Amino acid sequence: MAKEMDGFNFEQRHGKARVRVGRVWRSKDGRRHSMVEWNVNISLLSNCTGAYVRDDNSDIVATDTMKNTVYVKAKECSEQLSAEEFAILLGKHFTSFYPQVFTAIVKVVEKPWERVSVNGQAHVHGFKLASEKHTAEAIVQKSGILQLTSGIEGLSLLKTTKSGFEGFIRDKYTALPETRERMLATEVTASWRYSYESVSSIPQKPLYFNECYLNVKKVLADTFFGPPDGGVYSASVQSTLFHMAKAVLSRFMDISSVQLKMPNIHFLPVNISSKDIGVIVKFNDDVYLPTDEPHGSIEATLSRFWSKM
Ligand SMILES: O=c1[nH]c(=O)c2[nH]c(=O)[nH]c2[nH]1
Repeated sequence: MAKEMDGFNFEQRHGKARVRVGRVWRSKDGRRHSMVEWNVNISLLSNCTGAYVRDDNSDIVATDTMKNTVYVKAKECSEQLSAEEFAILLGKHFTSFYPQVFTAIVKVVEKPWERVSVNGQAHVHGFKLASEKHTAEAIVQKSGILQLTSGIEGLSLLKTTKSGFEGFIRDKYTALPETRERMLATEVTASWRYSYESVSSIPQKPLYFNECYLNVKKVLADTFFGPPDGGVYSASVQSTLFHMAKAVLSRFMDISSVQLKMPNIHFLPVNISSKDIGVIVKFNDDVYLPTDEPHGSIEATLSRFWSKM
């Protein structure tokens, strides 16, 4: 909230960034363990302008206290919970415990530790790191109003065919040939807003948001690839992105909008020829030069009409 100060507009917030916490839960007999590793970012909107303009820190929640709160709350959670639930729990704490705090923005990034299988059997306490991360952000108001967003960071997807790009603008600077046969590779960053509008209206089913996360990830990947036996043709990254976003909104009625960022990560055709021998390597949709940069940058947000995102 902007405040008028000495004839200026003033906005401030403070918080603690990158608080890392690991939490292990043990079954009653102690044998089966579950675990999470979270990176928590807290930002509080509060009435503490005195600290900025009058050297008065009496309304400041110390960022060190915020950090400690993450560990205390993690300890107090006796059952495994989702990143979303932990973000909401922290947001509720900061907005209800401190009269000065009117909004808490809590972001949690979960490292993808997955239970390992040994000889086809789920291990009781062994985990390995996968690649894409689960993100959650809760914006909690003192009144209990909630904005809840979840996401995926770093979901790398690639298909070796059924992708093309034709019919785009051609001008004197255009060198790219049209094609109906190319590699399509991307690293999806997704975020989706849930329609729950208050902390009291979120589903109470244990680990509900973890289930949603896995389901959304599956719908995104399945739509990108198409059926296993033949895939689906992609006319552009833009078209595939739109189909992926639409599939999410059609399947999950408690999601009101979805944002997808899908860089077009290029695999360049390799052709080599020499003056003496002539053609050494002729590209036949087989040998590529993988690249990181530059990459196409394609992003869009799809929302229901009544969405508040
Ligand atoms: O799917 C694509 N979308 C683009 O906008 C674009 N631009 C480009 O050079 N190649 C591609 N591919």
